Amino acid sequence: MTDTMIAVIGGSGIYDIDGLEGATWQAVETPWGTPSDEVLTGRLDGVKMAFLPRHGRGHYHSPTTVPYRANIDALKRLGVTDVISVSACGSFREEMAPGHFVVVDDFIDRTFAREKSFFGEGLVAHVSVAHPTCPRLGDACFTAAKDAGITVHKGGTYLAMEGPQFSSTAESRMYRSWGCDVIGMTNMPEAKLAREAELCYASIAMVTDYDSWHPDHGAVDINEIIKVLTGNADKGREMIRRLPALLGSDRAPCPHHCDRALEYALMTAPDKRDPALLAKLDAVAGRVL
Ligand SMILES: CSC[C@H]1O[C@H](OP(=O)(O)O)[C@H](O)[C@@H]1O
Ligand SMILES: Nc1ncnc2[nH]cnc12
Repeated sequence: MTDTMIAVIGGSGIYDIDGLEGATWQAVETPWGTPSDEVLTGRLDGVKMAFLPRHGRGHYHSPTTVPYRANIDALKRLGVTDVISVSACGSFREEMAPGHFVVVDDFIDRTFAREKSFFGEGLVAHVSVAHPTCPRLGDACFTAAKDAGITVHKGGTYLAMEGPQFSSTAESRMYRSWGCDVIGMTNMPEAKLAREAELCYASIAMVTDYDSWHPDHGAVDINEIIKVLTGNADKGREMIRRLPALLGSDRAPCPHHCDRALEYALMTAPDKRDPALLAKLDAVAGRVL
């Protein structure tokens, strides 16, 4: 049994969380560079918590420049066990309306200008992302959102686009025809990296708009998004407040094996491994090295 430590990665509109006892902003350096910002640590209902604003306080990083590897490494280094992303997104479903939350359980990754793995030449690893989110963590988020009075949908496929521009109408219609439910710019490669770092990962998509497919809604308008975001951010904070009580402070091994994802993933023979890369992987893969 280890201590639970829940990290919240706050997306657009969420730059802090309330109510942490002993709250301290902590600078963390990593072999993968500097994270998006300092990490806020403390306790909520006796459970260890961390909070990292994905774009930095003041919204400094674009979806492409977010240092995803440094962020995940920093959380792992601090002892985080469970990562919850809280993100703004567009919706491809009439019934997933602005103001609603969606517990995402799958992704299509269309990003192309980001570093997507901690591994590579000198230590090759292949983890499974067939089920990229942790059902145990997703269920807790669903319950927390419901208890906070939020309209929340269980399950949804998130299309991760590069951005920063929003989609064209043709792209939006195509993603909808692929069966995607929501769209955003940040959950990939974040979810893949969390899996490589053996962290449980769940994503809550807070719907802000209907992207550009909807005949009764115009093009995505950032001013409209910001209005919805303000309300969503308060709801997001209400949901977060309820999570520690649901997850508890003693953490058993993940029943879905998220925390053992690297068990059979390493391919490179021990004598062929690059010592410099191994040193960089001390936090992410130390358990299996
Ligand atoms: C402010 S709308 C576009 C922006 O918001 C989302 O970011 P995050 O996932 O961090 O909440 C979306 O992915 C875009 O980056
Ligand atoms: N329609 C949209 N597309 C991509 N990212 C978003 N974030 C919020 N709304 C979005």
